[in-house]
Amino acid sequence: TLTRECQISNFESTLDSSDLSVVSVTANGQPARFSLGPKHSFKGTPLEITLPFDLSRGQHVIVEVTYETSPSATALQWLTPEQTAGKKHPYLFSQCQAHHCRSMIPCQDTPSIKHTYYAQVSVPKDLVAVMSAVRDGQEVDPQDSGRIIYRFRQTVPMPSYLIAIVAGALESREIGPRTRVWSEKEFVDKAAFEFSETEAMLKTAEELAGPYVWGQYDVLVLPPSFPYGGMENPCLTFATPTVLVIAHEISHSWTGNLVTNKTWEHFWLNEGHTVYLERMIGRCLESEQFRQFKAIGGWKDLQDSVNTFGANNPLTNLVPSLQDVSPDDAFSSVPYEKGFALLYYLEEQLGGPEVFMGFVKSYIQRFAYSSVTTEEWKNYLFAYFKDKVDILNKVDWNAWMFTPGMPPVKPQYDTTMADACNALSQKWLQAKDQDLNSFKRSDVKTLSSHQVIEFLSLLLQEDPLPLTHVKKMQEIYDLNAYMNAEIRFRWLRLCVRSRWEEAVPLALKMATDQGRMKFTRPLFREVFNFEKFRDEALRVFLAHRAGMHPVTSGLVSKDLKVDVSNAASQ
Ligand SMILES: CC/C=C\C/C=C\C[C@@H](O)/C=C/C=C/C=C\[C@@H](O)CCCC(=O)O
Ligand SMILES: [Zn+2]
Repeated sequence: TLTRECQISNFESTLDSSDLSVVSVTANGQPARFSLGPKHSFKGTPLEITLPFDLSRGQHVIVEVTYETSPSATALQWLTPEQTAGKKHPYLFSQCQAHHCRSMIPCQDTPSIKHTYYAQVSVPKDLVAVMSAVRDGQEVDPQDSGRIIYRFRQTVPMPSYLIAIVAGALESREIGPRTRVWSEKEFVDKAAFEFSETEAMLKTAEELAGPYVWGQYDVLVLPPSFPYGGMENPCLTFATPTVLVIAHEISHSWTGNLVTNKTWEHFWLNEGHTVYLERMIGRCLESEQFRQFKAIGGWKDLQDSVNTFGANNPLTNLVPSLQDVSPDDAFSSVPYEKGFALLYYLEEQLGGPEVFMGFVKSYIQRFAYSSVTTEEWKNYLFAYFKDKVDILNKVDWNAWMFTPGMPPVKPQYDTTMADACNALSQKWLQAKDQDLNSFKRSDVKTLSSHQVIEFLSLLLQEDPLPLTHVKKMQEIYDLNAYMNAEIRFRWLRLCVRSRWEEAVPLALKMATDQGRMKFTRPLFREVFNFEKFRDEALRVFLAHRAGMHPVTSGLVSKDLKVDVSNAASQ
């Protein structure tokens, strides 16, 4: 049972729901009539509640809904003990963005509405529950001494997509004055080491963007089936084991969580500003050259998404129409990297990083605790730069925001850190078979892991390398031995594209050992496009589907054109 306090302007109220079994509804303790409307393909079912009394303007009502979630709730993945590191206890985690909260809680599931929350979660005593809120104590469940109740308080208004819950055999370590890392005990020390820079990043972000208002900043490392690299749940960032840096999630504490896109069509406001802030943190903690290098990589990720969707696909607009499109189907690097490219372009036009960061900080202060549209953002930009309106009027806003494909302007980024990657990739692209002995192990050993990623990304933008070349690359560089997920993912894609049969099982293993969609979807697609192994890609997917996250399995099904009628037989 979850109790929510909400404002209702009439004696009827409609909440979003998806696959919920509603048992009863009360209003101020009195039974209320309710009905479930027609089911939409991805929006779920409206829960219509009629209050048993008339309301006066401004009156508050406590509505209590008693319900059960479905085993197939799209927000939730229920892991068996065998699917965990410890193998002894089950594990539950949620992922609500964009519109899945309604499968966990009946609510106004839109980023345009913000609320606080208080929750009490009862779990078996071997498990620990955590939520996207500040922990507010625990006690033995008075109704069952084999269970513990954990309490949580979120006092900062936030949208429904940021409600998050995990229950599992969790442990934690303190790594800073406001930070603990949480995970199964098998990973907790590694996580504490990997995220040891969190406080330094938080302080840098505060200097750039203003005070951190959420109190605690904990990090939870999830099992590998979590579908995203990270999720910016307030007070408790979720991260997959494949993520090493959380500057992006930290930045969301301001852009996304404090200033929120009003609808998912304005998602670039969340992600473009977050990538901008993330790279400003990189600039402060590393260098301006590092920021420029990351921007070069981001441009390639954008090109990759535009290629995947097609350059005329309206979903590659910075501000797309999502009428009848599920946000999960629309998701790509576009809002992240076209959004960043626009902000960087404006930075260049308007006076450089310090000047433009001044605008971003002011935008955050102006719109904190609210939800915004692109038009509101643009109006504020024009107001802030009122002395530079002539420059802003020269920006091709229509091309940037409402036209598919790559942006109208390609920023000229500093190539100092990328030069070595460009040179090495060109050498491989131009090499004839007789040149292959000129490559040496030191070619990559002298590159940072960021540069190896960039080197492989450059090769992935070109026609496939001859099979002789990738085999030689493995012989000299031994890229099969790299466990950095960003490197391994690009390397295995490159091998499969060059039709190296031995890489197929490695690619499918990576696609199923972890479930981050950024890796799993392209790896499955790559093998599926290798005609000889199409059936193998399907076979492996079908064999693993039941244990995958529901959103991941749904999207891979679409990618591999698996008949949905098969889905029922999993
Ligand atoms: C243009 C509108 C597109 C999408 C609307 C919003 C949300 C899409 C939904 O599918 C959820 C996205 C959740 C993302 C969570 C974290 C990401 O920042 C991770 C990025 C990918 C990765 O690194 O794994
Ligand atoms: Zn993000």
